[in-house]
Amino acid sequence: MPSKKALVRRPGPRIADGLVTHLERTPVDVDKALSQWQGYVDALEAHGWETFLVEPADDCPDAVFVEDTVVVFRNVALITRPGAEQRRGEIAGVEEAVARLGASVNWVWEPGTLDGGDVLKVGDTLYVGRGGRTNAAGVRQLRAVFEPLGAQVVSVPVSKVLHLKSAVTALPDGTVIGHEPLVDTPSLFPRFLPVPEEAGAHVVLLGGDRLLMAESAPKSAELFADLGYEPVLVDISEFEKLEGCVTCLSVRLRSLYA
Ligand SMILES: NC(=O)NCCC[C@H](N)C(=O)O
Repeated sequence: MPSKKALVRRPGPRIADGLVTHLERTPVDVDKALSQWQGYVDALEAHGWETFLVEPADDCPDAVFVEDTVVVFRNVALITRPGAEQRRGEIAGVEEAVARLGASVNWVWEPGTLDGGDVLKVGDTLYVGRGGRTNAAGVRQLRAVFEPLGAQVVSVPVSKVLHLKSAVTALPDGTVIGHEPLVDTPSLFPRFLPVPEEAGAHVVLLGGDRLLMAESAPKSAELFADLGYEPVLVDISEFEKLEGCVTCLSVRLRSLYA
């Protein structure tokens, strides 16, 4: 059975100062964010995921969005160079965490920028969003690291949301799901299912038929249940105010040898 390990990082005291790009800023309740984060971690653990805490980076308001700092394919972790300069201080702790777990570590170098939220894995295909945070050099470096390992890298324009995975993720059968008004080019995906809510486009595959998703997408949850999946709902409202979603709060590691 593949190991189910997930990296998470506790939200820091400055979380309310996190970046907002496509949303208007609204106040974030720091205590509520912490308890919602704990609920998210509990949901991962309740479904068999062993969680590993990445060293806090309390000077970085967005550090809780740990997904953006690393992309893992097979046993190789690519440490990103986040597109937002103020997030670059987040990577040191993640580097250490993935190395400790047995990954072979690679880095994105200047002038490349890449956010993990821009990389969607569907089987051996890595869709990469070329948008506000990931540039062409970052896409090229992703390709250079993972194509020799058997990945096929497909680049996808992203202009309407922060990251590719703010627009689309995928169901366990590989069907890509997205809220159509926010997806630049749905025809790039071999199977695309439109969902009725923006947050309904974000699922974390917990294993089997179970999908971790935000409480703020009840109609999409109903759609997935009707398709034979089991939605597991969590309240992440404080993270949504900062353009975060369920995917960005963890990095799941399934293929490390450690
Ligand atoms: N992968 C993600 O969806 N990350 C969300 C990052 C939100 C954070 N406020 C940012 O703008 O970088």
